[in-house]
Amino acid sequence: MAMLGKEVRMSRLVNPKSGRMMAITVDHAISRGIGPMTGLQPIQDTIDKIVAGRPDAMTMTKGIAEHCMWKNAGKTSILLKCSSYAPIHPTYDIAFGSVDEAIRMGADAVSVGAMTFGDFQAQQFAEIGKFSEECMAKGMPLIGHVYPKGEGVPKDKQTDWEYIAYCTRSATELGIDIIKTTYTGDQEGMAKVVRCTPSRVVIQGGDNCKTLDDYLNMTKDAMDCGVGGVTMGRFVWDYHDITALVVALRYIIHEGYSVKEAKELLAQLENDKNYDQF
Ligand SMILES: O=C(CO)COP(=O)(O)O
Repeated sequence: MAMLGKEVRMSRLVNPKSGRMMAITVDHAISRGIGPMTGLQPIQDTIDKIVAGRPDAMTMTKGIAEHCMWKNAGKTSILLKCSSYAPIHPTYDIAFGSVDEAIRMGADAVSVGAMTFGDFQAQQFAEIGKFSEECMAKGMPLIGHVYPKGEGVPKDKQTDWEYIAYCTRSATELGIDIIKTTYTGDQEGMAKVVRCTPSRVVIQGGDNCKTLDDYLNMTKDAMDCGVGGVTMGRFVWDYHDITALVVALRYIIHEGYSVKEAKELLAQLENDKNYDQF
């Protein structure tokens, strides 16, 4: 019976046409500080603009969900972020939410994080092991935000495929259903990551893309080499027309749009604001 619940929830997260998940995340303030996250300062307004672009799901903590999702109830799936690192401990995700809270809130997944190759990998993996046991028993998909950003990884190696593949593979071994990690920057490396990982791999937006073109190209390239979707944040809600960009990305991810087509759609939406047509 519990497994049916997981299947039902997963079916809401993964688009039946593309077989991919498009999620937008707004969980950054607690981990990175509120000052630099200007797009999240007006949190209700930002969430409303994201929802208007109709992503499959949104990642957020319980308190933000309780404050901001009443008016958006049922319009997008909630992925309840149940752990976070903090500006003062950037390599250690601590749990503060629970599977039962996610069930009570109508969430379609629980989401937890870990930084690998660091001083606190063991503690974070032990915590995730407990979440995965409970999620399995209660029919709740488990998402992991897993990055090779521990103390043991030099900054210039954080997108090497072996490090990324270790994140995705070990996350699968811990019982995670959907693993969000960094794009390697090349299709060959990312395809190797996907090949090592029986679970679904999705990419974050990250901070390697400086321009819109880079961002759309990265998204397209990732979809074309077997990545199973996205969970994107900063670039999207820092964009001057959040809803238009959510729609344009959705057309790359679910409708197979080229970057050129997506840019044309984006320009049209920025001009006429007729988001509901798409
Ligand atoms: O780091 C993240 C927070 O979960 C992921 O989102 P971005 O990298 O796209 O901001």
